[in-house]
Amino acid sequence: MSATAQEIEPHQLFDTILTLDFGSQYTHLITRRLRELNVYSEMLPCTQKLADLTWKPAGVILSGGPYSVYEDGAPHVDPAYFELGVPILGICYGMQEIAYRSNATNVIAGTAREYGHADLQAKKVDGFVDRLFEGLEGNMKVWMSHGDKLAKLPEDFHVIASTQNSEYAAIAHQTKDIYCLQFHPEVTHTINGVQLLKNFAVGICKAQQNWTMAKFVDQEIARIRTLVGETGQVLGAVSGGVDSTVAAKLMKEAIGDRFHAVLVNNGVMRLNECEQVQKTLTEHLGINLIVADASKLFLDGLKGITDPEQKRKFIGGTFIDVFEAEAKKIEDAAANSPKAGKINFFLQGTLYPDVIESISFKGPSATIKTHHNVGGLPKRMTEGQGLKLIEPLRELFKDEVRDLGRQLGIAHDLVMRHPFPGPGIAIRVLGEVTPERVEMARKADNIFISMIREAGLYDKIGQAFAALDPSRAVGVMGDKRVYENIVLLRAVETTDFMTCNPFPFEHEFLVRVSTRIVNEVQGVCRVAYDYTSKPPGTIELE
Ligand SMILES: Nc1ncnc2c1ncn2[C@@H]1O[C@H](COP(=O)(O)OP(=O)(O)OP(=O)(O)O)[C@@H](O)[C@H]1O
Ligand SMILES: O=c1[nH]c(=O)c2[nH+]cn([C@@H]3O[C@H](COP(=O)(O)O)[C@@H](O)[C@H]3O)c2[nH]1
Ligand SMILES: NC(=O)CC[C@H](N)C(=O)O
Ligand SMILES: [Mg+2]
Repeated sequence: MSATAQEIEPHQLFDTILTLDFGSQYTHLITRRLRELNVYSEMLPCTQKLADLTWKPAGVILSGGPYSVYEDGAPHVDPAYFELGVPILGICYGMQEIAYRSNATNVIAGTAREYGHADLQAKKVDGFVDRLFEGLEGNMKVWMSHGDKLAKLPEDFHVIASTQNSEYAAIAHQTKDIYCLQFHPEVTHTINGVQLLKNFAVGICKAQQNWTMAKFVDQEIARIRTLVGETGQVLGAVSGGVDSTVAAKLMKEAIGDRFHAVLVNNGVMRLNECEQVQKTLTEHLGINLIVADASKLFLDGLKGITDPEQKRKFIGGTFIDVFEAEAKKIEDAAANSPKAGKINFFLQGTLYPDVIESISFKGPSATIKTHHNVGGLPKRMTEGQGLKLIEPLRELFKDEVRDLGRQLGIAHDLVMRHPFPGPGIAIRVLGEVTPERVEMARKADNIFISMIREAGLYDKIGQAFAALDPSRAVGVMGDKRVYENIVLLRAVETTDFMTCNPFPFEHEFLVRVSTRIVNEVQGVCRVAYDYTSKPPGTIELE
């Protein structure tokens, strides 16, 4: 089969609920909640024209958004969706959009903003609770976030729930499958919000709850085989992190040893990491991992760089140089053998949050930091050499990737690994990176993480590490004055890495970690714990 063969995508195989994003902070949660119900869902910008959609959704959800439907420049949905014959659910802005389409005078600015909890009462219409509220009769706590409101009930709609402040908290069309909610069922503050989404997706849209990782594996392996063809070769950047390990395992299952996994030793990896990752991937996953030792190249190049963004850019660029050189080496080594051939694909572990970020109606957010990503699209690789990208995880959230890893038989420890950034310890040494500083951060990190593991806390923490602040402090050790570096410990609780809270260690535990680090890591005389949440902090220090 040729590499241009038609790709089959999840929305062609699973009943899919399409969420059109009007810029709400919560839109991605709608997608998440549906997937948690095993209903496949995708999110597209609200500007998506139905005519350009290559698949038919089982239902459409219009999300909330920061605009007012009646203001100039406010986004509006393509009216064609209302002729598609599938159920539609409008949430907050989405509700107001549906009412506004019916009559522009239906939506007005409210006199009071309504933000927070409200008590909702579902109403019986003709003695029946509407299908959207099936099983949710009676009172229900919901979460509101709006300033505009419906001035009157749109024609042919009836009220199916209200609150003290919002007479039209939920409305439904009398004859068509069109439903509207003024509150947000996707946030956890709305008790039973998930049941409402289930009633819509499963009860009303009749979507099958068959989105499982087991199905995804078979389907994705078939898709990769079709895409790569019978002779295609794939190069994969594999760090030993969850995403690239899962992607690599999937690739290995799909095309065997036509997949070449490369780990770059950039000189700023954790203690014994390269050896361990190589051993684990070879022994447990049968993946033949090439370790490209470029530590000198990276450490030499980092000399004199103090600016965090400069570090990230240098590392990102150097990663690409090393991958290009490795691809060439693999091709040359196989020349004149039965395995000879060009490497024509590049594997990347892009996740759905990255995709959402780039397609969101709001557009990409402000650059806080340049993620090194090997996927920061190496244009010379993907265009110059004609390498085609393969991103098997691009529809998945991190916890789905972990689930997929389990399905593929990847060991618990690998699946649950905390993320480790591509620029590694280089962005965990504040200011200039020197081999001595890397060594101190590395040793301190190893002590911290192993003590976390021994205490049984590893899986409770989203991410933890030790960083080095080379501005020095005075101390007294063995009756002698010392003037040495400071170690900063960071551990956070997070589900999506977009926000986080400091992990609440017990005081005694931190004291023990501190004592061991000062005793065992030469050059360090102080240890501090970082209590900053995100925002305003970020997880990494640079
Ligand atoms: N040292 C490395 N050698 C090879 N590839 C790397 C290295 N570091 C990062 N990468 C590549 O960069 C990608 C992005 O890194 P990222 O840390 O986001 O993902 P990951 O390492 O696979 O998983 P995790 O987020 O759990 O650490 C990886 O998927 C991998 O393709
Ligand atoms: O592969 C990566 N390359 C990078 O350049 C990079 N910078 C941050 N991170 C990881 O992203 C998550 C959020 O980090 P921040 O709060 O520091 O932005 C955390 O999990 C960070 O470890 C990176 N991962
Ligand atoms: N959360 C929302 O969708 C808000 C919609 C609209 N901007 C309002 O304030 O009413
Ligand atoms: Mg990583």
